[in-house]
Amino acid sequence: MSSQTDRHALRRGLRERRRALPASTRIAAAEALADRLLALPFLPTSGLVAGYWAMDGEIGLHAFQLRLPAPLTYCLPLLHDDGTLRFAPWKPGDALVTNRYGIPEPDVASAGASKAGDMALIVLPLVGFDAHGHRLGMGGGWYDRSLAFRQAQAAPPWLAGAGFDAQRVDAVAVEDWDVRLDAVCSERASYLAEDIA
Ligand SMILES: Nc1nc2c(c(=O)[nH]1)N(C=O)[C@@H](CNc1ccc(C(=O)N[C@@H](CCC(=O)O)C(=O)O)cc1)CN2
Ligand SMILES: Nc1ncnc2c1ncn2[C@@H]1O[C@H](COP(=O)(O)OP(=O)(O)OP(=O)(O)O)[C@@H](O)[C@H]1O
Repeated sequence: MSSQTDRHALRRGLRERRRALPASTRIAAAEALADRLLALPFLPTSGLVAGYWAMDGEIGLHAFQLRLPAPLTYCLPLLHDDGTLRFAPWKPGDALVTNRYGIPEPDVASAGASKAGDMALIVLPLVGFDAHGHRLGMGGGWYDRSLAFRQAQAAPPWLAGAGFDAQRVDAVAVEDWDVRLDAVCSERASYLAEDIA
């Protein structure tokens, strides 16, 4: 089986597992996740923090957003027409529009929004992860294209994946373009990259 076929099958299985988690597990996990993200050794003290609008059973970031210290500004991703993500501040009550995947995003022009390099911290959604910070995403390459510069450049932005522990696998087969995360947080643990731990 090629590594691409591998990725497809793994993605399908993990998405099913993620959607199957019961509501009680999801609610408790989102709270525990917020504790872990807020305790990251590289949590910035000010600046822009990117989260995401959870969909398809992804672990929620609402508790994290509500508990974010005031000097940090919570942002959501916007799909920009060059194939990269942009980020704009969003708080409850602010207008949203639905993007091409049906995901809500702030109702602002993506061209004027912040680039990945302007962010202090990016919390990434994921379909699967391993303990070494390797991420399997939805397969659109959005985060990898937006963060390609992090292959040759140190943080910031700091990169933290967020997922249920049920999404952890022994090893995600890595591709050349995959950007390694500085940490992955689940409801159960924070998996820090070796150079940070
Ligand atoms: N919550 C969240 N927001 C996010 C991402 C994500 O993974 N989660 N993304 C991470 O990159 C970006 C969007 N990337 C995506 C890539 C592919 C599909 C996708 O394949 N969706 C459908 C099928 C396509 C369609 O409906 O047009 C699917 O569920 O199979 C969705 C989002 C930016 N925003
Ligand atoms: N830096 C890059 N430059 C150009 N193309 C890229 C880059 N990174 C990823 N891609 C393209 O994106 C496609 C999807 O990549 P991959 O399967 O790793 O996505 P993903 O990380 O799962 O998705 P997402 O980030 O949207 O959740 C790849 O086939 C690749 O062609």
